[in-house]
Amino acid sequence: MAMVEVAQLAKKYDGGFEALKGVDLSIAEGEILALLGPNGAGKTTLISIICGLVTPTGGQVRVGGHDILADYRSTRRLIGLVPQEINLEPFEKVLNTVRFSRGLFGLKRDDALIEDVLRRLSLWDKRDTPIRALSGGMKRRVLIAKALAHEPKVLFLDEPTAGVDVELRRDMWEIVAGLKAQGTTIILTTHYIEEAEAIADRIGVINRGRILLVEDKHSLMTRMGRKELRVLLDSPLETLPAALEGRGLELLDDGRLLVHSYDSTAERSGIARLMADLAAEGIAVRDVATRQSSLEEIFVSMVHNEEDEA
Ligand SMILES: Nc1ncnc2c1ncn2[C@@H]1O[C@H](COP(=O)(O)OP(=O)(O)OP(=O)(O)O)[C@@H](O)[C@H]1O
Repeated sequence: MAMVEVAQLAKKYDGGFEALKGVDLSIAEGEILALLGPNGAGKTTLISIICGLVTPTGGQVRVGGHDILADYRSTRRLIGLVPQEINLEPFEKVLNTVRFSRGLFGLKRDDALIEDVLRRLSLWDKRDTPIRALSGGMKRRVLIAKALAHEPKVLFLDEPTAGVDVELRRDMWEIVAGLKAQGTTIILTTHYIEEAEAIADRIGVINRGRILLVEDKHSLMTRMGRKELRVLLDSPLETLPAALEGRGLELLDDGRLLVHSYDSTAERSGIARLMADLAAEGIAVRDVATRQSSLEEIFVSMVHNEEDEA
């Protein structure tokens, strides 16, 4: 079942700026979707609309099968939001902060549940610490704990690891994986492609208010990802021998490096033929290596292509 369904969603801000221009998106129960996009692409606007913080100017959103405008209360209860900004009460203690969040949804106090949430986020030992005495990373954990206090089915994380150190980023990824294992549907926005690569099931790319694609992470990487065979030659070539021309080979590094790009999903990579031809031409090879383009390269080229077209 689709947990979140977004259809033709549009947002024009008061000044006339169109932040979303007809976004369609369907997110299955229990999946992790990473939304990638440059600054100003519309990621926060999209999340804010689904969470009921910003009113759309067109289209429809359903969460758990309910319309977010007609059925605001019941959909809002299904959603947890971890905002980009740290917006915590500095003098409040951790435990009270998280308990209070549950109360906001009109739910009965549940100490066992709050304890479980705090333990999962390694915050239990800090339960009596006032927020202002926590490190930035711990504050981010409190934001997640707050978002989980009313047992949401869908969790939105708006740039959860912006500006946090590598260690905490990895902790965060583990926390997200743990939530997924418990069946939570997760949508996160990120600027860190490595993050999407590490934890997402599907990747969505958004730019200038439009979704450019949504695709399974692995299939995206194999489909868009070119592979290269890099052949280091014993002695440099001035030009390509005639026998090797016309198949897109590149000669780099003053003729020392021969680069053969191929589609890793194609039946024939052309590698065997290339090696045979090199041998036949008497060209000695010192070393070979392959490299796969990363999600980052795919993303950058996709956004650039779009800008060129515009
Ligand atoms: N309240 C507002 N009024 C007018 N324009 C707005 C408002 N909020 C956002 N915008 C504009 O809408 C566009 C999309 O903003 P949004 O915050 O959704 O982008 P984003 O993808 O989350 O960016 P970032 O990665 O920088 O957080 C931006 O150009 C922004 O300036």
